[in-house]
Amino acid sequence: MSVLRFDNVSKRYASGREALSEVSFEVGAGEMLFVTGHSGAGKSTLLKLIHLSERPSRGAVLFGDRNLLKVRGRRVALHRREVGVVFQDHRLLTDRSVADNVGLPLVLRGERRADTGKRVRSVLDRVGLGDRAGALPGQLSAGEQQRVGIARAIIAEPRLLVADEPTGNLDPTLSAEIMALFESLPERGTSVMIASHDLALVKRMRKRVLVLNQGRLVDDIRPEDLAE
Ligand SMILES: Nc1ncnc2c1ncn2[C@@H]1O[C@H](COP(=O)(O)OP(=O)(O)OP(=O)(O)O)[C@@H](O)[C@H]1O
Repeated sequence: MSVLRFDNVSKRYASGREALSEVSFEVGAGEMLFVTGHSGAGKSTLLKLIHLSERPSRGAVLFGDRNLLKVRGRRVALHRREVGVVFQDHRLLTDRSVADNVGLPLVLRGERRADTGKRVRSVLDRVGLGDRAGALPGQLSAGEQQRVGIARAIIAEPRLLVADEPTGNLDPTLSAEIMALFESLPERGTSVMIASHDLALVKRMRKRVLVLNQGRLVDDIRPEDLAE
C-alpha cells in the first residue's frame, strides 16, 4: 500500500493565488524522493498539506488509508506523530538542551521525560551528536542544529519524513552529510520527501523527482529514467 497519495489536489489561498493545481502522485513505503521547482512553484504548500498546516481546496490527500480531509481537531496531533517534519530554520527551542529538544515529540505524546533518555541518546548517536546532548542549540553550528531538527523528526519513527529545504543554509559538505542521513531512513521504514530548489543536489542524489511548475506537477522522473 502507498504511504501517501495525492488525488487531483488543488490549493487556492485566501488571496486567490492557486498554489497547486490538480496534482496527483503516489509515494510508496520506503521510498525517498524530491520535490523541486522554482521559487513559488508550490513545494512548501505541497508539504504543508501533508502535515496539515494547510488544507486542499479540491481533491484528496490520503496517508495510508486515512483521508486527511477527515482528520480534524484532536486527530491532527495524532496524525502529526506519524509525519516527521524538518524545516530549513530548525525551529528548535533555544532555552532547552539538545536532548530536551529531541525528546519533545515523545513528551508531547505523553511519555515521561525520565523514560525517554535511552531513545534520545540512541537517535543523537545516529545523527552524530552523541556528545552534544547537554548543549543549548545556540552553542551548535548550523549543520549540527539541522541534525538536531532531524533527530527530533525521526525519534518517534514516523512513517513519512517531510523536509522543506533542509540543506538551504548549509555548505556542500554538510548538505552531503544531511542527505546521507536521510538516505539511511527508508531502510528503517520511514519514507522521505524533500522539497529543494537546489537542482545540482537533487541530480546528484539520483532519486525520484517530482517537478512542480506554477503549481502543476509537470514531471515525475524516476532514477531508472535518468540518462547515464
Ligand atoms: N499563506 C499564503 N497565502 C497566500 N499565498 C501564499 C501563501 N503561501 C504561499 N502562497 C503563494 O503560493 C505560491 C506557492 O508558494 P510555496 O511557498 O508553496 O512555493 P515554493 O515552491 O515552496 O517556493 P519557495 O521555493 O520560494 O519556498 C506562491 O505564489 C506563494 O506566494
